[in-house]
Amino acid sequence: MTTEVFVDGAAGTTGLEIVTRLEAHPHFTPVVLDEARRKDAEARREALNDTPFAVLCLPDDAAREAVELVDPAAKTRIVDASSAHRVADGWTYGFPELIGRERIADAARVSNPGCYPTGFLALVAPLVRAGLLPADWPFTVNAVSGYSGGGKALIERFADEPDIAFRTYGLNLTHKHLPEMQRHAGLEHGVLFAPSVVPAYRGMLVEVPLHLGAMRTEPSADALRDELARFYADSEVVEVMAKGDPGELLLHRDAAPDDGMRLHVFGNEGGWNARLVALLDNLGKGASGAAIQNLNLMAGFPETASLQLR
Ligand SMILES: NC(=O)C1=CN([C@@H]2O[C@H](COP(=O)(O)OP(=O)(O)OC[C@H]3O[C@@H](n4cnc5c(N)ncnc54)[C@H](OP(=O)(O)O)[C@@H]3O)[C@@H](O)[C@H]2O)C=CC1
Ligand SMILES: CC(=O)N[C@@H](CCC(=O)OP(=O)(O)O)C(=O)O
Repeated sequence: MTTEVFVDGAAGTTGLEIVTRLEAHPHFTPVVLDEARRKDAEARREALNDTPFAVLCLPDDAAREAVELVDPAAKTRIVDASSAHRVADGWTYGFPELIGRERIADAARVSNPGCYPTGFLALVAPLVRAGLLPADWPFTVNAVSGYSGGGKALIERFADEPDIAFRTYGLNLTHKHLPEMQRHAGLEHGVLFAPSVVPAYRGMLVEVPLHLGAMRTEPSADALRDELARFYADSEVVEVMAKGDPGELLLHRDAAPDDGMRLHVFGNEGGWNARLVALLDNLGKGASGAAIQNLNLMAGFPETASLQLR
């Protein structure tokens, strides 16, 4: 017998990828509403209350509405892929490597991390915790995403405007991911976030450039890499790459789905500068893969069951 998971928003970009992973899962079965009923509040209420697990792959307002549709007496456990509950009381932040697998296993409400914050937090949170990076440092995050990161609307736009070669945005310096990055990295100040999009469907590069020599902690790039390697030693999902200069890091236009994440630390000769870089799939560890990893932990299944790891 398998365990049912209601996928609310299954026709969307993240929802479709979650359904694919659940269909291939040995212990879960996806429950999906047909086209005529997928936005019908009563049909959704029924599914949300009658299945042991639900994943919300919806815009923030619809995700909040879905939570309200759940009867407080119902036993449904929820993973929310939206940004509605990432710094909300009563929700567990669904980043098992940072928060602890036991806390996810015990949680009734899990908020999946955002795609960009997944890269940023993977790099910075363990190093702040270890005291190697100061919590009051003014961090900058430069990031590049595939256009599926903007869901159906951005996918359509990149299809309609094939001449777009690069798009930077967030130019008003307010982005929905800022509170999440600050809170879960334990920072005293908000980060300066510069996101952008390239004409690749999926994939993401998140970079944190650092002036190590200007920090009172004066960490070396090697010390940062060693700490990350120690921190993720037991992870099958996050890999810390060995010291070395690959010359370049690439995103590919037609990359295959990937639920893993690779972390790099590059440092210059004098030790003053470092570039921390996370490579991930916005639809993998950045969304759908993370949702499956959390569901696995919540249901007591092997953490990486049905994940697409290279
Ligand atoms: N794309 C990504 O890389 C990532 C996305 N996320 C998050 O996942 C969530 C979904 O994003 P994404 O899949 O990209 O977005 P999409 O726009 O591709 O999909 C959203 C889906 O939700 C449906 N929907 C909207 N309102 C309702 C409603 N009231 N009831 C039922 N269904 C509804 C939409 O319907 P319709 O098809 O009719 O528009 C659509 O199918 C967002 O909150 C986003 O922040 C998180 C991490 C990464
Ligand atoms: C390229 C692009 O538009 N990306 C989205 C972030 C992805 C998203 O909407 O989802 P999460 O917040 O759940 O990660 C944005 O910048 O708003």
